[in-house]
Amino acid sequence: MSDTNDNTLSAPECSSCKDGKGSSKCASCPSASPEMRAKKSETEQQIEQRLSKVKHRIAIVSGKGGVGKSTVTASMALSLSMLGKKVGVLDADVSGPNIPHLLGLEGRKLEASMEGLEPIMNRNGIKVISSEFVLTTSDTPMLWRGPMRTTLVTQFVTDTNWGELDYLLIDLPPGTGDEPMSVMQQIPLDGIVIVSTSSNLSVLDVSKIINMAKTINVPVLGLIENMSYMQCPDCDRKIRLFGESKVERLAKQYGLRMIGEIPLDPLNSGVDELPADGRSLIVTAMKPIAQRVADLAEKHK
Ligand SMILES: Nc1ncnc2c1ncn2[C@@H]1O[C@H](COP(=O)(O)OP(=O)(O)OP(=O)(O)O)[C@@H](O)[C@H]1O
Repeated sequence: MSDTNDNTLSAPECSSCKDGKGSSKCASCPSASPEMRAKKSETEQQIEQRLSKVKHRIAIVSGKGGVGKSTVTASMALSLSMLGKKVGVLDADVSGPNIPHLLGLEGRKLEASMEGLEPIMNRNGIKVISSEFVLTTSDTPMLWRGPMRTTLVTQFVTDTNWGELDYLLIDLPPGTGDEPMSVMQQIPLDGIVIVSTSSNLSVLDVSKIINMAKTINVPVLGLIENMSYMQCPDCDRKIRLFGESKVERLAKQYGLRMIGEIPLDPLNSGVDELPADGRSLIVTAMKPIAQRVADLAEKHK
């Protein structure tokens, strides 16, 4: 990441952390002393224990909603599983849980065993936890305030029996609000992957995500541009929907990696399961991108 960019707003100083009087919950506060930061809260210890057999944890984030973050997460999970990896997906987008639809698990209900909450496995063997599994019907809204949603996601991590996984992909809510930031601070991540389209507004919000990640010391593995082009049905020409890639320009500006781009798939219905055999434009484009993300996660371990 470029060190020259210094337009990050730092968090306001927290006096109790600065004086060393904060509780162990303050360990991730930017104002905490080195000793405070070394202290681990009970929750953090539970998270570490639960994820001890998960080799890589990667969060998929976006500055804006609707840019394809869940589609990218689900297709990355499919691609990694096709590479023979053991994959789990934590759908941390509590108010807009789409992962069960994309991975063919609509209508399923969460069950618990002596080991904790049991993730539901899709037909590719991908283990999924989502708030959708606790809703009565898929059109029931999750009318919970932010802190309750964050607590639910934390519980999904502390209470789930993930078992051995090569990759846990975490689909975060969009933006730089309390929920994505809390999850990024609580779960020890290899890094985040940022998804954006090349629309001006979407790219604008990506800068905020990059600066947030920098502030809370979470590595950015790179950027993926979604719906970047359409393949002309009659020739090889790529029709770039938003003109020249602004996501690539932004990656260069911040000294970040452009991991890849995914075309707009006119056949993607959005409500149906992504084809489990991977035969779709989106999953085909995702395969080399998933391999790159896997390599990057290995490097950042
Ligand atoms: N490459 C693509 N080609 C065609 N349609 C796509 C593509 N990527 C995403 N979509 C469609 O765009 C819509 C938004 O995608 P998705 O739900 O994955 O976005 P999101 O960023 O996770 O949204 P939110 O943050 O609001 O949950 C969906 O209808 C999805 O099917």
